[in-house]
Amino acid sequence: MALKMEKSKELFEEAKKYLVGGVNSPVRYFKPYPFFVEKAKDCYLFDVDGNKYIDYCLAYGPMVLGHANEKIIEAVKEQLELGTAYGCPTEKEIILAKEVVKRVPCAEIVRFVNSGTEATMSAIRLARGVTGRKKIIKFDGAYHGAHDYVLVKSGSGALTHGHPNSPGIPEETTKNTILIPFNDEGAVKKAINENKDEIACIIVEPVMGNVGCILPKEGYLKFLREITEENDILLIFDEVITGFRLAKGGAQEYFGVVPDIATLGKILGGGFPIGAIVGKKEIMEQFSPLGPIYQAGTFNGNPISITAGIATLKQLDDKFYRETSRTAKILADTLRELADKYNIKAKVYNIASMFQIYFNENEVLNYEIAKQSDVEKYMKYFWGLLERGVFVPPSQFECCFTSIKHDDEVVDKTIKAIEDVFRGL
Ligand SMILES: Cc1ncc(COP(=O)(O)O)c(CN[C@@H](CN)CCC(=O)O)c1O
Repeated sequence: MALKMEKSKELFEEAKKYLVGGVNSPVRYFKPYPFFVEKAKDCYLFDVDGNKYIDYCLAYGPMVLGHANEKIIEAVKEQLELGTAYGCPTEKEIILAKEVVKRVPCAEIVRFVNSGTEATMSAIRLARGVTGRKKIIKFDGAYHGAHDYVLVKSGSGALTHGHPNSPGIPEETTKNTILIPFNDEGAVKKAINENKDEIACIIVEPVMGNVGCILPKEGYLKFLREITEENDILLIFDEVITGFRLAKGGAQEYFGVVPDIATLGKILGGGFPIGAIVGKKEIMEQFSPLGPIYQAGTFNGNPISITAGIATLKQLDDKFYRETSRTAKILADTLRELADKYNIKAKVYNIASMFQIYFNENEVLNYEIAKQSDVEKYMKYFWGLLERGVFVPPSQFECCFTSIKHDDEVVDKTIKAIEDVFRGL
């Protein structure tokens, strides 16, 4: 069943002349060439060759209300007429910050930025500045954005394209980044004991969404909270994926573990660029202009992203969480059942509206195990679904998401496509 992709192929050849790899983010690149999108609506993407895809990538997370959500568009259209960047504070920033503080347990005060990368970069600087310590702990395979402190053994596109350790970062920078496996309490204890009083923070994705979908072991996040408190280490939850997704208050609400600082993004911007650092007042107020730790940005808190964020959070009601979790669970359970039915060695993980299949016979508890997955088989699965009108992320090391627009009819169509693909896998 070959997919009609002539126009995408043509655009890709043209794109490669002017854009590195023909894309503006490596995760969007896959061989022989990606499809180019013409438009999107609800849970669908429409490409330039007239193909329609049920979208489980959701632009790598933000589009949980579906594409071209009417209320977001209406609110942003109104704001556009009022201006898009003022270089001055606005009331809307207070409104969104209040909504974030209301939802996110660790959030006493907020700083908006424009991406998750900026958020984690600023959060780590804050932790180092507040503690006066240099070292940080991150986990093998975690992805916290594309900045120097964290592009070591990182996931997402860095892992997919084979460069988890990016060249171009001075050893002087990365020597302060301690890497340990996720879900391994002994490794945390050892790293802390070997670097006594030198560690500023532990930064963790509470659910690792950048090596697929790796769940924390029972009690593991609570353990991280306790051991960081005991050692005056700040705990940072990178909730760029999990924030507002696992629950209204993200992973910290879902697991009942409250970090000192959290970083947010994706969903918070409703499809527009955004990031945020949130945390305890006494820590956050070390940021300029109150404190000495500099953090700034031309479009920080810009009225467009803020307006979209307000319109988004208003729609994340109980029905949203119930429904997106329900459909993701159906898909995850069905993937498991069909893998068994067709004797396919696979593990499937799901939490709230996140899920992913690993073509791997072992329980995927960390990056090392995830890396042993059969990525060739995953890409066969990817192409098989794409040819049947279902778009999952083109990488074993990304995560699938449901939106409120993935209803039972859409789920049924997806299941039929999955079974069809599994027959020939
Ligand atoms: C947990 C976590 N923390 C930080 C980031 C960086 O956020 P951005 O700078 O891409 O807004 C991300 C970004 N996620 C990837 C995909 N998993 C973004 C996709 C891309 O790079 O194009 C993240 O997942």
